Amino acid sequence: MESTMNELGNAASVLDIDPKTAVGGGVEDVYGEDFATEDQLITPWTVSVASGYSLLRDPRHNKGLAFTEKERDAHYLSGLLPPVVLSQQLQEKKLMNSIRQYQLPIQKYMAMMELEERNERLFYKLLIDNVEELLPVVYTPTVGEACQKYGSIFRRPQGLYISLKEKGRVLDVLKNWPERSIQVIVVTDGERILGLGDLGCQGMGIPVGKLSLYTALGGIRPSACLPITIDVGTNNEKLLNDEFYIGLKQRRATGQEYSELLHEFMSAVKQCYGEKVLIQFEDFANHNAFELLAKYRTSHLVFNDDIQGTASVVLSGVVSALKVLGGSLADHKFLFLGAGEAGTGIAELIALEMSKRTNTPLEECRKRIYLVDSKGLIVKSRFESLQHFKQPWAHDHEPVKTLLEAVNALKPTVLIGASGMGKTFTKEVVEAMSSFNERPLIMALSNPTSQAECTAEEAYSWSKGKAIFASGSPFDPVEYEGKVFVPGQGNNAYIFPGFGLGVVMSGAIRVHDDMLLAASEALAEQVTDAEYEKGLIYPPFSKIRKISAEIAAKVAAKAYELGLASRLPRPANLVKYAESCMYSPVYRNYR
Ligand SMILES: NC(=O)C1=CN([C@@H]2O[C@H](COP(=O)(O)OP(=O)(O)OC[C@H]3O[C@@H](n4cnc5c(N)ncnc54)[C@H](OP(=O)(O)O)[C@@H]3O)[C@@H](O)[C@H]2O)C=CC1
Ligand SMILES: CC(=O)C(=O)O
Ligand SMILES: [Mg+2]
Repeated sequence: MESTMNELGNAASVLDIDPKTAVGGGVEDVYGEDFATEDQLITPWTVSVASGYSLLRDPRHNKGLAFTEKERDAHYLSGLLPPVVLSQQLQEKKLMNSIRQYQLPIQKYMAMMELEERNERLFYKLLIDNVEELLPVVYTPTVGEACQKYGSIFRRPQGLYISLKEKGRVLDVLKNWPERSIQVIVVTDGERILGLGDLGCQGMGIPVGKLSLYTALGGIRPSACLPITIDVGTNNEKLLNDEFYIGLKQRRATGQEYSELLHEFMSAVKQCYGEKVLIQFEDFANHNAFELLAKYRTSHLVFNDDIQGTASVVLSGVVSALKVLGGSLADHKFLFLGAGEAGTGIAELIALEMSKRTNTPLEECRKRIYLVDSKGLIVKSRFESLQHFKQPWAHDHEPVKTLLEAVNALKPTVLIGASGMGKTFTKEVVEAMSSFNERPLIMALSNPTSQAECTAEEAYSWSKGKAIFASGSPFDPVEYEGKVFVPGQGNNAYIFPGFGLGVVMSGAIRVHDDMLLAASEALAEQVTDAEYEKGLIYPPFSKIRKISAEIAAKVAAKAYELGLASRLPRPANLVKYAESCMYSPVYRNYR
């Protein structure tokens, strides 16, 4: 210390300043921060005094102008805020007014992120009360643009970055996160961000967005949510050449290097947070996604949202649509564009449900389902060259090159797009679907909006109002020949928040396919007759908290039935229990 003071003294005398009263304003430089040369180490002290300033800067507890007079007195806030006291409702109204004034969705996104950093409860109050308006802002499609620009949007840590540089000390990195009671982790490696491809480290926007939905839609406490991005490099040339890129500037690690980091991560999570933290894999490329799920599903509580969550939501939409289409699941023929995580995941769950309903072997049920990938229809003659997850779908059929030819050859009743490739459901494809179906079910699931296989407007006008349509990203209602058509949103956001709540509240130790079927059934049951009449196959997102409680209850019930639940005794009324577990963003009163 003495030598530091001497050095300081020397530095000060060189500058001809009294070290005791130095730095414009006469504040003593106790910690040597101002006089230290650039290469001297300093300690980042933060001084704690009896002032409410830090309370105002703490997003978890800050209430801004809603602090009451009594709270302002008790917590040293007097003078730090203007005199007015606003209710949370008025704060909400004011913020919604200001968010609505932004023209660009990305500006609204940034305003929401700033709010979350400033006042967490108000952020969630806005999101819950205005879910249909704000979901497209914090989630798809805007979150896609946010990821593309994440480098310049990054302000403060919203989650953990675990890069190859941390190999060997991942546990220490996890310990840097300020919360200990973690219940849900959403993790990505950024290689398949929506339908936008490899965005490397900038994929962080996805776990952040997904977890904000875990809280807003599923009621998981924000402090129990941990977004993580694993950075193993990127193969995106644009990012590699961008001087402002925030991630590792190297090509993606693969093979042993990749799996060792992932394994260290999976082990460290268990060590740090215990067995019962739900790890949701999100937006990994399919060559890793299937393998990771298969490897860890028997040892960890894992769930792949793109494979399993999507499957559950789409099966639910198809089952709902049967009310309009008629027939049973097994009476329909399914054609997919896209045979990756989403495509084959959905296909497998539909086949499983069909098999259970009809008591028919799974292999037989798979024969009602066809998939087209970038090389054409998946058929037997391609078997040897197919990735393992496509092989169960290699049916006896002559090779078919294009989607249109496949539609004409197979005459499916249901067409599902999960290709990540926009504009692939052409006018000819939709017209063909409508020529042999009274009511074709068309789902354009790819995100964000730019990657949707077709728009709602195209689906309704090209089918002359016959199509039942749902899309991954939202579309506005469409007026066609004097009738208003309301498109549904077939997005896993309906499922994962309630699913996660069910897993957490029952203390489930593993995810079982029957729990996905239970979630799917719970969602389908929430569509009312009035909604069916409007052509909807999903209930509106405005009811999502109630829907999530129903999903959670069914998922938990299944976990108890399968002997996978560890929270005992089982609550008698699981819906009520789910509701009682849900986080509410209403302000708390401070003593
Ligand atoms: N609505 C929702 O809730 C969800 C939507 N999605 C969306 O689905 C899309 C795909 O995701 P995912 O399955 O994980 O991605 P994958 O990369 O695993 O799969 C994409 C599939 O699409 C195929 N494909 C790509 N281009 C074409 C083309 N021009 N014609 C025919 N097939 C094509 C690929 O073929 P090949 O195998 O030959 O390369 C591959 O089989 C993304 O846009 C994603 O946003 C995903 C999850 C949930
Ligand atoms: C919705 C989603 O998970 C996706 O598009 O990847
Ligand atoms: Mg995803």
